[in-house]
Amino acid sequence: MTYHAAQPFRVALIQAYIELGNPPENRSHMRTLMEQAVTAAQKPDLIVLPEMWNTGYALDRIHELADKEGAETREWVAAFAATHQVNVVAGSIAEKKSDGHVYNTMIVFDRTGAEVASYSKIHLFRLMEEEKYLQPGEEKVMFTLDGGIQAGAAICYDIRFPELARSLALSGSNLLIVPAEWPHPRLHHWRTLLTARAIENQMYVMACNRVGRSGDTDFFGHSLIIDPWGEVIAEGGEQEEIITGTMESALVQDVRGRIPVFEDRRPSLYDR
Ligand SMILES: O=C(O)CCC(=O)C(=O)O
Repeated sequence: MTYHAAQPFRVALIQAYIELGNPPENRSHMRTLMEQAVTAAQKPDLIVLPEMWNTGYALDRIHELADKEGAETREWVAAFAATHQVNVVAGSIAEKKSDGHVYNTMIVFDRTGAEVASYSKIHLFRLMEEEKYLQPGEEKVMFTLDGGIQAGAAICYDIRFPELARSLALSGSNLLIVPAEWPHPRLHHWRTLLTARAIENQMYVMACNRVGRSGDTDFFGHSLIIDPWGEVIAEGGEQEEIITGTMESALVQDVRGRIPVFEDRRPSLYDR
């Protein structure tokens, strides 16, 4: 299927509960929610899952729980995408790569079930000791969906680094996709940072957060779809739900034309 700028692109964010350290249960739960998304009255063009949905933050057991080379996830999500002819950003998973390290990895499938990208989180979150258990990715990643949507990848803590989103926008992204496990009490940071990334880069931001309690941490949901003018198109509550919204790429060009931020930049004056 080829995307035309005038055509709306429907997105469904799966704001799910994640069971700590239980990949089989999480896989089955995620599949149930994805089935709900594709059988809704308006079928989505893209499904997005939250961060580390296979294991949650069971970091002390992550080497034993992580999906070996992402094989399990790749197999069933690719089949789901092809069966339902839907693009899927399979959130991120704990993936044990062939180098023996575990990464926090986003995997993207198109409507044929072909893998179009994989991105491992480049900024590891010290507050949750990610850096002690996980290996950071080493590259930014962009991918194209339906031949016309230029998406950039960011995972959770990555949104605190405006350089990443700006670099993706400068490379041509008109959409930032953000799987997350972002907890209370930082809802204000979540909303503000995502909105800022949308406004400053004049791009859509689609952020899928998990819900529910894990240990003594409460994850608040509030998944967001924000347009390039910074308007919130859809926002989740604090319970499990599927949040839907539509992207219209023409709006990106419209906003960039109205306030020509990219033309007005003075990169030679910025230190780094
Ligand atoms: O930056 C934050 O406040 C939350 C980040 C986070 O929870 C994560 O990256 O997993």
